[in-house]
Amino acid sequence: MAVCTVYTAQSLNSTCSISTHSKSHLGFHQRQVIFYTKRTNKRHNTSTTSSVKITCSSSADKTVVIGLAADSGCGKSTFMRRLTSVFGGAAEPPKGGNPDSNTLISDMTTVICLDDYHSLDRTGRKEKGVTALDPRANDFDLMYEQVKAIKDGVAVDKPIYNHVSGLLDPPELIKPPKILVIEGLHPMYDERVRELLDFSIYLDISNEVKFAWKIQRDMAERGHSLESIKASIEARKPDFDAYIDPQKQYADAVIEVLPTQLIPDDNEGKVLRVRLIMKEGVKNFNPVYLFDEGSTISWIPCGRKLTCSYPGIKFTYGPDTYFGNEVSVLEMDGQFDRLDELIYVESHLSNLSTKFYGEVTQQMLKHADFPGSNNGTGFFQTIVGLKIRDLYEQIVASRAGAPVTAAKA
Ligand SMILES: Nc1ncnc2c1ncn2[C@@H]1O[C@H](COP(=O)(O)OP(=O)(O)OP(=O)(O)O)[C@@H](O)[C@H]1O
Ligand SMILES: O=C(CO)[C@H](O)[C@H](O)COP(=O)(O)O
Repeated sequence: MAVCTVYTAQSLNSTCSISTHSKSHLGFHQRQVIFYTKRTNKRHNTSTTSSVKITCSSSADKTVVIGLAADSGCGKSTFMRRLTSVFGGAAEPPKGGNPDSNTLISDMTTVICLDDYHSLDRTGRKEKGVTALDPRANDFDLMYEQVKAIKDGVAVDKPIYNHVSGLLDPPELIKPPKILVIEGLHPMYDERVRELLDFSIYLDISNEVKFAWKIQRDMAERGHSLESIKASIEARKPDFDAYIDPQKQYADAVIEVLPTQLIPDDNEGKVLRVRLIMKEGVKNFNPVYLFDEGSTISWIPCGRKLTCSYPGIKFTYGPDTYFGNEVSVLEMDGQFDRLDELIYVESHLSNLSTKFYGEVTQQMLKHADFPGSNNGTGFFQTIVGLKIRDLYEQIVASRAGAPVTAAKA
């Protein structure tokens, strides 16, 4: 792939300007680049041909790509709602599009669900005897090409996997957003896709907790029987262990959700121990810390400033290793009684990337009705959302003033 550099009005002090036009072809919306030079009054016109594709994007506007991996029913949608809220504005399906679209668009973000890259529909998977978690049921070449195209500023026609019918529906147009979130089973599975990620998160829900959440949702909301939920979890487990779980080694942040250690032999699964595992040395990401960076801390904040009913709340923080990488781990075991008192905990944490005092607490109060708002799942998801906003702003700031690049493929 050849890369040529075009200087914009910004970088050459108003000596030239650039405009782009989209052309639909083979599912990609390629761009024709028309390059005007004011000084000579000449017009250079380069266009796409059958053998050469020219794409053009300002590097300052280039899409930042975030990956969120987790098994089904592990809280990805809830996390996405918290994340998009941090950027302001509500996320909605594409207007006038397929009502069963899995995509969510807000002013700053577009969230695409990687289920849309299933290459086998429900019947196809059944016939071949593979689950949706099996790489053979997914088109990683197309996933890579399209995520790369979006990152390069090119709109794509992305397929839609219809969860209602189990079929692959006609594609929908995805325009390059400021921030693209790819969420689903395999955002870090394919090395090429992984390389495109500016930041990656893995939601690691322990089997006990996953089971409790699945029962709660699939029995109450979807009318499934306890036996069928158990059978579905068991059937997916080998492929989950083989293809989904290993992705956590690549994640920049992992939110691990486990049963509490505050209640001996707890088997209710209501009180959770949540660990935020943050990789050290990730560009534009400084791990959050409690009291003193790098120290090992244990803190029970219950008392005059924080109301705690049984079994209380315990925080721990410290350095560790995770799949051979240096990490910082912030852990919260227990749950909050009063969300407004969270400000007390927030004020003891540093590197939160908030824009004002109490922003984490404000976000938590705003979404008090979301699952996990009284424990570490909601708290850490909100913190990761703020860290992603900060990462995005740092990337944009570092790109400002860079020349526009046109990539020829
Ligand atoms: N933090 C949480 N605390 C308690 N329950 C939760 C939490 N997050 C999610 N759940 C439960 O899990 C269910 C699934 O959550 P969510 O829809 O966010 O997951 P998902 O990964 O997007 O699922 P899917 O991929 O199947 O659409 C919710 O209905 C809720 O019952
Ligand atoms: O693991 C999943 C990701 O959400 C789904 O089970 C997968 O997409 C298959 O979908 P369906 O349940 O519609 O057959």
